[in-house]
Amino acid sequence: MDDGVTEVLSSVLEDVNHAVSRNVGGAHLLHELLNAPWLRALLQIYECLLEFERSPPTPLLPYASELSHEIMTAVQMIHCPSSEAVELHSLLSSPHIQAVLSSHDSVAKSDYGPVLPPLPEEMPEDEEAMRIVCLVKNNQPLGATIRRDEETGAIYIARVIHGGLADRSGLLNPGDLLVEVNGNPVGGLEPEQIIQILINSHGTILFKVIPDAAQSSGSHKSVYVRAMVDYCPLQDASIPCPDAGMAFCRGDLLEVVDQSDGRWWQARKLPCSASCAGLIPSASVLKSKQREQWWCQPLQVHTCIRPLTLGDNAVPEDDGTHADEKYTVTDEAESDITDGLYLAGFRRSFRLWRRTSYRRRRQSCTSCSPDTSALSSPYEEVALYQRPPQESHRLVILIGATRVGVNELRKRLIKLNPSTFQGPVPHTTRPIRAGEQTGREYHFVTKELFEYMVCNHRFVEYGEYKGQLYGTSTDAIDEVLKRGQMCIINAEPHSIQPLRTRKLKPYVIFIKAPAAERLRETRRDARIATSCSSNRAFTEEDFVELEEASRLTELKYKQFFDFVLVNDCLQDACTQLFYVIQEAQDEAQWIPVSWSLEDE
Ligand SMILES: Nc1ncnc2c1ncn2[C@@H]1O[C@H](COP(=O)(O)OP(=O)(O)OP(=O)(O)O)[C@@H](O)[C@H]1O
Repeated sequence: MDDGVTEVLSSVLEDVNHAVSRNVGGAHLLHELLNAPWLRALLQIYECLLEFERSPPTPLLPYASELSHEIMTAVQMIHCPSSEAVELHSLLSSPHIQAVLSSHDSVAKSDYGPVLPPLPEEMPEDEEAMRIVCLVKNNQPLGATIRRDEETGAIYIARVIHGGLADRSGLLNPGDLLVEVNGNPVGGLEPEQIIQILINSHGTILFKVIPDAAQSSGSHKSVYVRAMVDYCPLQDASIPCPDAGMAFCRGDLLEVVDQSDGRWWQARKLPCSASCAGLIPSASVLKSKQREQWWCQPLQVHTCIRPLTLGDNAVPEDDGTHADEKYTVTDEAESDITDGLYLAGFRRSFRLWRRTSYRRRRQSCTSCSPDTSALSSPYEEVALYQRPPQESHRLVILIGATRVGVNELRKRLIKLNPSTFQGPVPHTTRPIRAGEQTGREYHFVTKELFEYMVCNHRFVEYGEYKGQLYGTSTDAIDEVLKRGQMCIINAEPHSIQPLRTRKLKPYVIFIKAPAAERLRETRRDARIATSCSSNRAFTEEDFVELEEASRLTELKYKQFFDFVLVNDCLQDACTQLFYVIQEAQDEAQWIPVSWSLEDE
């Protein structure tokens, strides 16, 4: 109808405009207008409206729903019903038709609101504050919890869950005194008895409440946090209402919609799927739980938090020859020069240093788990951040189990566009060789300078391999960023924490191993670097080790990951990495609030 009228009106305008633009005489224009089909259509609409005003349509009967039941009973009584009768019965009994008929009857009877009991003639003073709330029960939870005042036995609304049925009514608030439920006085009852009344009631539920005068306006400002721990309400005996609880995992983004209760907050998981919020423990409750858990644990030596000291990774002397010296040719070949382009940080010795140091640490700390730390904060407040174009790029950190393909992906990305993507040039104490330049393959420094830099916390990572020191410095990262390039580093998971600074605003991508079958299929022809002279194929043991390491790294550090990229097909993974990094730099992302504050 709307579309039709719009069409008629636009054709009116079109015709009039047309006539005016042609500059025809008045009588001719009038003749044309009176003959126009749109004018007849408008007159017909006008007549319909007049007719509607004279005798508005009335429902033929206001009891269509009852009638349908009568018909269904009649059909049921037929001994051998025809197929039409059976179809009619099935149509009428469908919930949708029943709902339409019931709505029709409500409209026909103009029955739009609940019938409230008449107010008593003489109302006592306090009755003025009484509020009657009628909620229509559907399959959603009511979205409110109650508490009993142990001294007076009075029942109060404890909390109203955001987005739930009670909240959307806008008529029930925390602190309201509950007087009656469906005509049953509730004062002195146990909360369980009241819940039973609610369970037993069908259709509408009528609450009589005395609103809390001190009730705040209820407008709460949302706070966004990243969960740094896992939580399951069904395993938490202290939650006031497990059904209203919301489970979450480390790394989940949560919108905390209500923090008015110091112990139990209300939150939604982002991206928002549920309109109704759930109960989560407040930061202080979670912290005390963490502390309890921590104290209950048997004493463990957490070697993983021991700072790496020089010599930690010293490999026992083998034949006394340095790998770099022994495999010079392979080192050069594998490393860094393609089409006259130098890629720093891909040399065999540097990568083997990382692998040996990683293995050693992993073996020494399999029992440690970051979420058991009593010191870590259970929620990290986050805010959406859009990098201003004049600000340097965010540092991109690739994390992954050894041999998952982190180096391969990083190398391919840099080769793809070396003017945009770069890696930091590592530092080493090994002597410079013919053809090398300091600042290109490595920053060649003395052992004293290296140690000085270690003492001044200038390294993101460092260690020793076959008697020489290697490391990635923050200065080298800065150099890349200052040139306006995107700095892509490959770091060990334990190095994420010190890199999480306002200045670097790291974006962490976890490179994950694909499913077992695909891992073996895709790496069939791949070669892996070893400390022996030649590269070799993956063995079944390598695959098992890689899968386990990938699983453990994800389990332990997932709260720090901004993106998880499965390295299945190399080409696809590389393309995806390219787009993810672009997005990380150019689109709004959640970062810790502390990174977006003016002063660190
Ligand atoms: N998606 C893939 N498909 C096939 N081969 C791959 C894929 N990803 C990596 N590889 C190959 O697997 C081998 C190991 O990869 P890479 O050297 O990048 O591992 P890494 O994670 O950097 O390990 P490390 O730090 O120990 O060197 C390389 O030969 C690489 O070409």
